[in-house]
Amino acid sequence: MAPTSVPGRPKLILASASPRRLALLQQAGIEPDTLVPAEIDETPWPRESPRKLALRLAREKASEAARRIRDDADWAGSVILAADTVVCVGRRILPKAETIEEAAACIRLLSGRSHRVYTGLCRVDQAGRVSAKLVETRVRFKRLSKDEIDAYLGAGEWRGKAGGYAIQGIAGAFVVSLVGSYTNVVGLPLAEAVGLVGATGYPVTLGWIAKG
Ligand SMILES: Cc1cn([C@H]2C[C@H](O)[C@@H](COP(=O)(O)OP(=O)(O)OP(=O)(O)O)O2)c(=O)[nH]c1=O
Repeated sequence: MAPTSVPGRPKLILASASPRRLALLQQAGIEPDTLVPAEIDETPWPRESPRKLALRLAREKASEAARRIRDDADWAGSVILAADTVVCVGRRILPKAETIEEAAACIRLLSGRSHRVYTGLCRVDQAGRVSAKLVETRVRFKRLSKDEIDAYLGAGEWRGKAGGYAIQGIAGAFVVSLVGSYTNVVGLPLAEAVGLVGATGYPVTLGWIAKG
């Protein structure tokens, strides 16, 4: 897709297929010029920590998007933003649930205890300089009954979600405490993402002003 350039600001590429990440950016008044989802292998390395994994995958998504636009003059000098969200209990990294069995194992593990959610953010600026940031949130779920777990699994909201749940849906009712950024858990910590994009000279306040 050819960019509709806005004079005086760089073009912004969101390296993501996640509708939630797009919606969060839009919520902050930032409208990416295009989406370039980066298909990468997200398998953790042996003994890789959750923090390192989230940062590494965010960097890989950003550099894969940069590689894909490299030969397209329309997108030269664009700012790229990528993110990766990892859910863990201690050092144990939970999968992005693709089957009901995986989701069930995640939800049973999370029931009645605290876990951490890390999102790695990576931004490539107009000059190709890479900057990354890690954001951490601690979340505690109430103890879930078998009926609650079965109902949650039946609802299907876990599909494709790190840790087998989506805080922005039914699982919001499981949360008894949250320390840190809520938007980080949904997949894009907004204060930090807006900061990274704004540091490139991208006018991050214009959307808010325009909305009145
Ligand atoms: C914990 C949690 C995760 N998630 C989602 C955010 C991410 O989309 C997903 C984690 O997988 P990611 O690999 O971070 O992202 P993705 O594959 O969905 O999208 P892309 O790589 O194209 O940007 O889990 C929620 O939506 N709500 C939650 O509460």
